[in-house]
Amino acid sequence: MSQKVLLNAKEINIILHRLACQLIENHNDFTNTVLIGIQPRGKFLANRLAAMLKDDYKIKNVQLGLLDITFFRDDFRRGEKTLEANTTEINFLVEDKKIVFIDDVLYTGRSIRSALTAIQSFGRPHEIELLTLIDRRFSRHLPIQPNYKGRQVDAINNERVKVNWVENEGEDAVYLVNN
Ligand SMILES: O=c1cc[nH]c(=O)[nH]1
Repeated sequence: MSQKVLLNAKEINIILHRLACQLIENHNDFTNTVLIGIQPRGKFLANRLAAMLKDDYKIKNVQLGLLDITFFRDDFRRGEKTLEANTTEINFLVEDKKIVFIDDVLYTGRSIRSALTAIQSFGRPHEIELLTLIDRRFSRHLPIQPNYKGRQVDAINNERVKVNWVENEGEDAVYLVNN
């Protein structure tokens, strides 16, 4: 196995500030907007962006939820392992709101398709956007594209993009891993 650094901590920090500013440009004071991190890996990016919007850009109304998609995946019956669900925490109404889904890597698009199904049980949002740190181009199985992206990456099928966060892995970094 070999791995190459795609983004270091400084580059990630710059990208997070850009993404936060792009969100503010489109969502102003976030009165009608909610952020939803897609479990499990989207929660780290979602927490970071929500904290940055509050602390660095003084947005008071940032509402952040977490959405588990485990049993909404189209392949959930295929695996041999018992699946473990993550937490869903949405303590606000999504009816008529603008939702921004947040995930770390956009690959086939199947996780986002599952998230679109899962969110239906919470109401009918006005619109849903997608923000991703890494957009793996040319890997999509579904017609799903991000509205906001940190970095576009061309990776081939036996390569994997690995996103590490200080809170979980002890460092902020993105690697391209070749198995
Ligand atoms: O390369 C990939 C694809 C999906 N999810 C990841 O975390 N990395």
